Amino acid sequence: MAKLFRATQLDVGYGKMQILWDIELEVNQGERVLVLGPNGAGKSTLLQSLVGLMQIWRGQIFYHEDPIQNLRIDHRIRKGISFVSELGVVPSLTVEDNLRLGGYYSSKREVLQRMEEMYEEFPAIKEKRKALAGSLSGGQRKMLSTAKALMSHPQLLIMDEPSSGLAPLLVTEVIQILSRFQKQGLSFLIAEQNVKFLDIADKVYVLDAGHIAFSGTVEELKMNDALNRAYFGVSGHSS
Ligand SMILES: Nc1ncnc2c1ncn2[C@@H]1O[C@H](COP(=O)(O)OP(=O)(O)OP(=O)(O)O)[C@@H](O)[C@H]1O
Repeated sequence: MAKLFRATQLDVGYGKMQILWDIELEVNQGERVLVLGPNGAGKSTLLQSLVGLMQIWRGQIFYHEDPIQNLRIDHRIRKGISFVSELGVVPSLTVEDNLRLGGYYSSKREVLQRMEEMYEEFPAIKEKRKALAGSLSGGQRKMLSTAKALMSHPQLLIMDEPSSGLAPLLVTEVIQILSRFQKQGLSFLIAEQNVKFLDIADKVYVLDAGHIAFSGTVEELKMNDALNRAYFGVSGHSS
């Protein structure tokens, strides 16, 4: 499988406090990768450093084996990698205008066509297309931020806790929607504490107190106690 995205030897922290140690992570084309870990394990810190929202202390990040210098200003990479963020939703704009902002298109027809595709996948926002994004419920806003991130036809979608604040039924719906996009070739990197996402993972990393405590398939994870240690046990790492 071709390598799409890779991070190696990542150390990250806030001020003088180190949060992530020697992270090795890889997403291949078409793969669904899950970073699983309890509260405070460092999932958000990891994703933010991967998408350039946080400075890394050490290590390197690659996209198609090219080192990423600055993902936020490199349009070629920005088009290929989308980070789902509710902060990216502009409350004072309509749902429709928010979606429009998510794409990079050469024609108006193309934008409208992609928007229709999004409405089909996310019916909850279709009925709100003319409403201001600020008037949406938490779940609807989550759907909008996901749809907006998908507008640019990314190769890799990076999501931080898609299940947070969602009712269990909506979590199932999000998982089904993501599975449909994966069938069209989209890769995912999802950070979650909800083990339900194991249902759609091809590869899992367990993040335990800033260290990758496990990497492998879901089947391999079942034979390993890394998840139990991360969620219920005392971490074996000294920090
Ligand atoms: N802005 C910040 N300044 C200092 N420390 C921070 C900051 N943000 C997070 N931390 C610390 O970094 C550690 C990892 O936090 P992070 O939010 O990355 O974990 P998480 O796995 O995403 O947790 P959760 O599932 O609760 O969102 C925590 O100890 C947290 O207190």
